[in-house]
Amino acid sequence: MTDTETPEKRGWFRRLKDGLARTSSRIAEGIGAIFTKRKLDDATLEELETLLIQADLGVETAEQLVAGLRRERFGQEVSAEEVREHLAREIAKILAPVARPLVPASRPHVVLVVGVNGSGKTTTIGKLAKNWRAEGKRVIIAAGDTFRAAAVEQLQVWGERAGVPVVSGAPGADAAGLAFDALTKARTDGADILIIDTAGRLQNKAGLMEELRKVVRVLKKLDPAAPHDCVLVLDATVGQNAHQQVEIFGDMIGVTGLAMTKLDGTAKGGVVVALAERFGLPVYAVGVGEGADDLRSFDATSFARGLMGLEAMK
Ligand SMILES: Nc1nc2c(ncn2[C@@H]2O[C@H](COP(=O)(O)OP(=O)(O)OP(=O)(O)O)[C@@H](O)[C@H]2O)c(=O)[nH]1
Repeated sequence: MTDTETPEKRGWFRRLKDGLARTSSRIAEGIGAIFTKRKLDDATLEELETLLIQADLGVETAEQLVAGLRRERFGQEVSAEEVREHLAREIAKILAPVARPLVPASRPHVVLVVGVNGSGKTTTIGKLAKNWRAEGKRVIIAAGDTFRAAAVEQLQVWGERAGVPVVSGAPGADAAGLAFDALTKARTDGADILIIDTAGRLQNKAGLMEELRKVVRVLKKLDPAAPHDCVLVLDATVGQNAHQQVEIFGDMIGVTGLAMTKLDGTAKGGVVVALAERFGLPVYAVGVGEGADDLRSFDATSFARGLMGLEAMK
């Protein structure tokens, strides 16, 4: 049995594929409608380009994908299946450089998690903690969105479930102070990873920027290399708005990688490809549901095939 055929991996591919169904059915149906016994000509290629742009893959990526297909097959009869296979291969090539897992390299490895409220930050932190715990790593979570009692409670629930301590402060406590205490504890306890939740009130951009920068400044007092990673959690249902969020948080604090959530709730899953092409930031994880097992590291081929509604590679 090859690595790609393990039952565990198959199970995840099925969930990923099902999660991407809204996006992939739109793409597959569109391609099916365009390529019914038709030669690959200018008109079909233009229709395909429009379809890919509508699926949020981005204008440049759509142009590039269509140009590749034109080079290889112009004037020939192609089936919808062949087009999907071709696109999946090319999309996998675009995604391969960004499919990098978050590998803790320092001890404690400090991961700051940022993103707008509701993007799935809390859930993603819970899932990451659980996955790392399952690998035998010692994890601590800091509930840094101190103004939102619900976020703190939710993290505590995830923490209890995963057997991970959650450091929290009084409501409204200084987030930077909490981060300092959490890193001190992580060092004392010999933790491998400290995950820090942060506020996501984008309505008050200046205040948020100040808060996040202060957290970083304070962490650096204890470890000049911290935070070792800054993960931006993006809700895939926002589609093209995700670009703006990468820019905003990138300017505010510097983003080292992305986690894409809620791919199951949208037909805009193609945005992952557009982001990869535009920013080249690693995609550490993708989420396709609310459950603990619905977040995994990102695999370029699986994602590309899921996006095209194709089965896993044999
Ligand atoms: N369908 C689906 N729902 C998700 C996914 N990830 C998170 N959610 C849900 O999205 C909602 C918001 O997630 P939270 O984790 O609370 O988001 P947050 O960014 O921490 O938001 P605040 O707590 O409001 O700051 C919750 O109901 C989650 O269960 C996902 O991959 N798929």
